[in-house]
Amino acid sequence: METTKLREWLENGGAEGLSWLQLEDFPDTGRGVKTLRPLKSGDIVLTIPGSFLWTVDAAFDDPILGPIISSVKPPLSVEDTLAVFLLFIKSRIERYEGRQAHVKLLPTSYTTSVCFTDEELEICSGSSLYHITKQLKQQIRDDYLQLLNNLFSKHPDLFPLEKFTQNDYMWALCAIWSRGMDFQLPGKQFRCIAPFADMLNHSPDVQLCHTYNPQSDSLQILAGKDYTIGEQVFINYGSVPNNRLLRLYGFVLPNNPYDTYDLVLTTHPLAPLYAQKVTLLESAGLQVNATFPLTLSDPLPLDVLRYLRIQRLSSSEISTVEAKRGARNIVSARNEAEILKALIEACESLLDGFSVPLEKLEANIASSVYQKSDNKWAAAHVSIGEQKIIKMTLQKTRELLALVICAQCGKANENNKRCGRCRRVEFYSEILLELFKRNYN
Ligand SMILES: C[S@@+](CC[C@H](N)C(=O)[O-])C[C@H]1O[C@@H](n2cnc3c(N)ncnc32)[C@H](O)[C@@H]1O
Repeated sequence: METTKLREWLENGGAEGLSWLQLEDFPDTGRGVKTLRPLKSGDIVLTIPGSFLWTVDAAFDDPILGPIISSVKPPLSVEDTLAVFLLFIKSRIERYEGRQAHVKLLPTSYTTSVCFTDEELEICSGSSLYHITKQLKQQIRDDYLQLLNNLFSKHPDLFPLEKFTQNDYMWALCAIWSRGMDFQLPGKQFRCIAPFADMLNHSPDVQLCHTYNPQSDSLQILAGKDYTIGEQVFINYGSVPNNRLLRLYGFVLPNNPYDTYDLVLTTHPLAPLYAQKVTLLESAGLQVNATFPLTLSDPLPLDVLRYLRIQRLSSSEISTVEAKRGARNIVSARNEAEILKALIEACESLLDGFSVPLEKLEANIASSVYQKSDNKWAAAHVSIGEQKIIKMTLQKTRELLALVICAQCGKANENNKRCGRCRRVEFYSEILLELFKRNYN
């Protein structure tokens, strides 16, 4: 019923491609779109004219809502404008039939991490998702209160409070996070939700295939691969790690190759030689408060080592670091041993911070303690992804440390061959030396 209304509204306004597409429930992804004709990669599958998109401009152009939201001080954020727009249309009794048909087709509940119970979220305690979700929940409470004070309570006729509760606001945010598309055009950047195109699920196996065409002011979906009749059509939401997938979209992909752990490094302003170190960091292209994505393919990025080398320079070493090269190579064995030991300690403490260790999570998944597709299962996959990366970082750091300290007496070694202190042990095997060259040149 609502699907027919939505189709008619879109087709009457110039949308193309809908007659070959059908909404259907699929076992792994839930509701999605299937094609009723074969498609070749690159074919135009769907065209939605710009006037149908949910955008900030459309909200401001609305004759009833526009004048009210444009007078709010401080101005609403993009997300809040879209959230208010969605809830406003949802609450209307008359007019807006087309947009209302779309809103009625939106999911009534979400599985994004802010919707998790404390018990579900606890499964991934220690992960970056856990901390961000806790912050987000607080942010949602704060932002809702601000909307209540600055907008909803001032216009109760337009925003009846029973339809603009904190839960309604969270529902709207989840709709925007999980269905919004971002486009960057010359001189213009915008976020939109595109009716019907927002029914397309994600597959990492198709090319990026959603675009906005500024000439025709329309959103287009192209086929990201060849399809046969009856297949589900996908778009690609991007190279998104599981912690982000669960936060924004409410699902995870097991063994996601894009998983990351964001390592945050900072230096205290009271640290010795702080000003000189900040200058060196900046000339090395690094910020003093920096986030480094650790990934499965690069668990120990060179920039992490560069940052730490500069952070731990002694007063006699600081003049030896060339600003331009920015500590690309070892500064001294002492410095190197110190940064690697610090990183090992940091990784060990990060791993200790996960409430459920990797092995236990894997066992719980294997024995179906966490059922596929429930929130605990998804949280477990996020935690597993992050813990695997940190373990790889730890392993790699330990291997590097073995190259700079003497296995016999533990002293940092300057000549790579024989320990300067005990003079007895030749401790670099050929394999380690090879690894050393690969990582340090
Ligand atoms: C843009 S909407 C797609 C349509 C959505 N399935 C619906 O019924 O409205 C994005 C949402 O679809 C679901 N989804 C998309 N791709 C998925 C996938 N590969 N696996 C599981 N769920 C997926 C998630 O719930 C996500 O938040």
